[in-house]
Amino acid sequence: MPELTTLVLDAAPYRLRPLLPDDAATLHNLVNDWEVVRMLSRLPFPYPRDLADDWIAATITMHRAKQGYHFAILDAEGQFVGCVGLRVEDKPQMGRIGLLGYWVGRAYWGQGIATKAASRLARWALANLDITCLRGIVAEDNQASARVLEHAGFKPIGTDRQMFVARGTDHPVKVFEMTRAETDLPASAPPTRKLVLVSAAALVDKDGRILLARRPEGKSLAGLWEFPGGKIEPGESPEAALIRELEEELGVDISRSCLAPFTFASHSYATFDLLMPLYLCRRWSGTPTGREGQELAWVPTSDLRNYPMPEADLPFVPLLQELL
Ligand SMILES: Nc1nc2c([nH]c(=O)n2[C@@H]2O[C@H](COP(=O)(O)OP(=O)(O)OP(=O)(O)O)[C@@H](O)[C@H]2O)c(=O)[nH]1
Ligand SMILES: [Mg+2]
Repeated sequence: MPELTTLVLDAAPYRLRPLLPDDAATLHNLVNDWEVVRMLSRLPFPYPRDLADDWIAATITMHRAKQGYHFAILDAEGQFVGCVGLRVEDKPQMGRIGLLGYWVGRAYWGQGIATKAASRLARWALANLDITCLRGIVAEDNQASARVLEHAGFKPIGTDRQMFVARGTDHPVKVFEMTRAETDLPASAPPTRKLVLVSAAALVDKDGRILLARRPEGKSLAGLWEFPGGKIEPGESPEAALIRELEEELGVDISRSCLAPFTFASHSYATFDLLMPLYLCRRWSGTPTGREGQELAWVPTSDLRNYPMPEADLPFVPLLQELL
C-alpha cells in the first residue's frame, strides 16, 4: 500500500489525494452548509470548526490502520471542491466491505465531480483492497446521489432506514452495491457532452409552403435558415416549449392540438448533441413576424434546398418534400 502522501488517484480532470491537516479550514467552509450536511448521515449541523480538524486526524489514523481511505477532491486548478472516501467494515456473513461516501461543495454541483471521484475510488478500492464489495447508502430524497452511484457502476439492492444526525431523525435510505463484476464495465465517466433538447415546428400554409427563419446575428449558426423553435426548459414539455417559443419568436398563438409530431433530428455538433422533435402545424392565430429581428421566408418544399440550414435539419428536407 503506498504511503499516505503518495496515494494520489487521477480522476481527470480531478485528482484525489488523502486529506491533510491543512485542508481543515476549506473543508469546514464547504461542508458547513445545510444543503450538503442534510444528505450526510453522520454529520451534525452546524458543523463545528474543530470537528474538521478531528475528522482529518481520524482519517489519517484510519488510513494507516487500513480501515479507511478518505480523499480530498481537487479540481484542475488544485482547488479543494469536496471529499470522497470509504470506510472498511466487517459485516457478518459478508466479510469486509467498503462503505463509500462523498460530498461536493454546493458551488461545484452539477459538474459530474462526485461521479468521477466516486467511480475512480470505487475502481481503486475493488482492485487494491481486501474487500468483497462496496456499498453506498443514499437518502431516499437524494436522487442526485443515487445517480452518482449508478453512473459509477453500483446497483440498487434494497432499502433501509438510517439515522441522519443533522435532521435529528431516522430516514429511509437506498442501499447500493458494487462488486468486482461491475468494474468490467467501462469507467462510466458521466457524459461530459451536453444533450440539448430543442422543439421546432414546420408551419405549413395553405399553399403547402413552409416557414423558415434565418438565425440572426449573435446566435450560433447565424445566417442559416431554421425551423422556428427553441430549447426546452427544465420541467417543460416539448409541446409547451414550442408553443412558448413560437409566441416569443413569431408572435403566433398555437394550440397544443394543432401540433402533429412529424419526425426528429438527432445530430452531434462539435460541442453538444442535439435532439430535436419537429412538429407540423397548419393552424395558428396571428401573422408570423420576426420578433427577434430574424428574416422569415415562406418556402415551397421544392425550394428548401436553396436555403442553407443547420446540418441537423438536412434530413428533414426530403421528408417534407415527400409529405407535401
Ligand atoms: N430552433 C431551431 N434550432 C435548431 C434547428 N436546427 C438546429 O441545429 N438547431 C439548434 O438547436 C439549438 C436551438 O437553439 P435556439 O437558438 O433556437 O434556442 P432558443 O430559441 O431557446 O434561443 P436562445 O438559447 O438563444 O435563447 C441551437 O443550437 C440551434 O443551432 C432548427 O431547425 N430550429
Ligand atoms: Mg430559437
